[in-house]
Amino acid sequence: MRVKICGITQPEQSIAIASLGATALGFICVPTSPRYVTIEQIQAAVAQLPSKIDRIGVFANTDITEISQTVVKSGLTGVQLHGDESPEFCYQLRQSLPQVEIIKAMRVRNREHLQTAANYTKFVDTLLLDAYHPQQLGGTGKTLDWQMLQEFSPSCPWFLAGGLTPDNIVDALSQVQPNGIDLSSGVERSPGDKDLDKVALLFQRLGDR
Ligand SMILES: O=C(O)c1ccccc1N[C@@H]1O[C@H](COP(=O)(O)O)[C@@H](O)[C@H]1O
Repeated sequence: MRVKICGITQPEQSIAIASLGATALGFICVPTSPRYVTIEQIQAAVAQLPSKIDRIGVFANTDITEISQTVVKSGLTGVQLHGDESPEFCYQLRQSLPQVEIIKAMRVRNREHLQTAANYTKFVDTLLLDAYHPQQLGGTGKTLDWQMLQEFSPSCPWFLAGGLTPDNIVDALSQVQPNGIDLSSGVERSPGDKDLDKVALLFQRLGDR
């Protein structure tokens, strides 16, 4: 299973988290986030990473030119769209960045909203389900109703996100079977400062999954 640890700000933590077993690291390119990193910070954080580790930039309602420039300058391998981007926007982004993984995050409000995920599957590589929060875009620590996701079976791979921690991950994965998981605040000491003990505990609890 893919395991993405998001909201990395420090190069040493980037290497350590990859060594512990993460398959992808996420970098927040949303200026209003306390986990925001500049292109220079991303360059420093990915410089020593093994090439097999995916480097995902998280954007929200950013224009295609800015996303493309950030991807090229930072050496990102994927883009996570965490705002209100339309399927048409995802299609246009794919034309600009054909080699880059496009992940569309859905901040799921309810069962009906979940059904709109189907509108994206033709235009993205991967979906990501996060919990809805009225004031914040992401990194909220809020969990989804996992039971509501039991029937979720899109025609593309998907990540489960939203308030996952080493303490609830086994329970979450006993209810849903995503292709990957994404954690941020659940493995932190404070926004952007990851707790390596919590990351190690996460991989211990995941075992051979
Ligand atoms: O982490 C942020 O600050 C952030 C800001 C803007 C958009 C997305 C953000 N993070 C994403 O939020 C989810 C869930 O985070 P958490 O585990 O509940 O803390 C994750 O996909 C992050 O990529």
